[in-house]
Amino acid sequence: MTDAEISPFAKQHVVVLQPGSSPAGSSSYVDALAQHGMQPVVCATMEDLARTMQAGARVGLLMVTDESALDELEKVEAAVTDNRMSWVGLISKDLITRPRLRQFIATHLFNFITLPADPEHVVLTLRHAWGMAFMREAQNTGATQDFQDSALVGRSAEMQRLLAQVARIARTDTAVLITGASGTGKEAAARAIHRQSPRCDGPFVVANCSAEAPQAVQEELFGPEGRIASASGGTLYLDEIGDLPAEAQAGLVRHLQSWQGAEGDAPAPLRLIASSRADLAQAVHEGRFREDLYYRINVVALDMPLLADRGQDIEDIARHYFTQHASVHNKSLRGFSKAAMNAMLSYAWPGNVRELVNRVQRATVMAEGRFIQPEDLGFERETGLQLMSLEDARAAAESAMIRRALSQSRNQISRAAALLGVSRVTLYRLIEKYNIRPELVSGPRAHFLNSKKQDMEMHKAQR
Ligand SMILES: Nc1ncnc2c1ncn2[C@@H]1O[C@H](COP(=O)(O)OP(=O)(O)OP(=O)(O)O)[C@@H](O)[C@H]1O
Repeated sequence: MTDAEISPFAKQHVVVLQPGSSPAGSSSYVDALAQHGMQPVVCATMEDLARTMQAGARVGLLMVTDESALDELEKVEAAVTDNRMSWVGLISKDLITRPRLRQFIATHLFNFITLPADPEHVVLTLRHAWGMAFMREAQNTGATQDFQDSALVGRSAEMQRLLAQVARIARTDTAVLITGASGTGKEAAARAIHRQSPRCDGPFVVANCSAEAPQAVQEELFGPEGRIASASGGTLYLDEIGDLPAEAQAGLVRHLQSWQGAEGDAPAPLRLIASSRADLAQAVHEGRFREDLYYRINVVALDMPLLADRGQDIEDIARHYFTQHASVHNKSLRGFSKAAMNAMLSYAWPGNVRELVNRVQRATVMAEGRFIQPEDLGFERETGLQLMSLEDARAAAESAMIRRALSQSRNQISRAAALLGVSRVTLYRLIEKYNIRPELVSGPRAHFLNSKKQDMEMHKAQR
């Protein structure tokens, strides 16, 4: 983002607020700011302040010069919690020891200077505050743009590849199968495809295939007011299609056939996107899922990567949801502490993006200081440094590394074993020891099962 993209108003202007006193009291500092090329905007009331902030102001000078200002603190508190502003306090030396004021300073101010103050020092601090507001704005704007384009935030190579695939798929009208572990963003990807497709003005309808009673599924899907009827002109998202009861599988095949066999190449009434956590090829192999349906829905496949394998995305997604939730729940929050960010980066995220979103949301409600701490996110303080026996520490590290290698090699045992510097047989033994379930690691489970079978046979033959 360039300077020009921040409101020109914000660039030079400094809001000056002196609660409890007449605005004239701030005149000597107001003159000093003007002499240094800044444009002070003195706000006599909270309404003035709200209007000035609305116009794009990003930096404020808050003058607390006498007792009467302390009586106004509550009102000021309500007014200064806009996350986009950085405030510098000019505080009377006599008042600085007051606990209520100290708490206010710690929570809401970028910095403070005690009176009497050197005007040059004040100007320099305001320039720093402006720089900080600019950084925050640049960061938030970047994340928001990504969100508006696709609802999928993340700058990792995996996410960029996925976004390119989404854009390509959106231009076609083919069926799509999205696979991946729980909470990785399958539905978010389906919505992004819909939003970027020519059907974007039509409805996006979600149907959950894992309902208990087969009859209920039949009605919910195929009834006159069922999901298929209501998705007409738009996109139907079949969540967990692997759970679709046999009868409904047959019904869906009939619908797909009738659309594809329609006279005069009429376009299908809707686009179908299905998702599955389980490996559908395996379900076909075991006779639990119809092969003809599998081929009809799997025209294009998208595989969602695990969150733990995309460190950069953890940071982007966390900041993105922080911006959304903090502006509603806790406007004085400034961001994540370093310890909180480190805790997030070293966590395994079994619930993927959904878990991250939930933890950030909860932290913005729970946090009391200006920065989110590990415990606000539900992590122990100093994650990774908790005291445990060396044996447990070794086991935790080994198991985490094996998961990562399996995920990176997409469950190809020989590649994972090479990455870890162990033999394949040792790797199988460790997988069993730590009870690692390959379906919870991204990548086709079939790879794992096939190579395990082959390897075990070879191993037996060698003995
Ligand atoms: N890359 C992303 N950027 C921003 N938000 C994301 C991203 N991926 C997922 N989310 C959010 O995470 C939450 C879970 O995503 P979603 O429901 O799409 O996952 P899913 O794979 O369909 O989950 P499940 O398998 O449990 O149905 C949603 O709030 C979604 O908006």
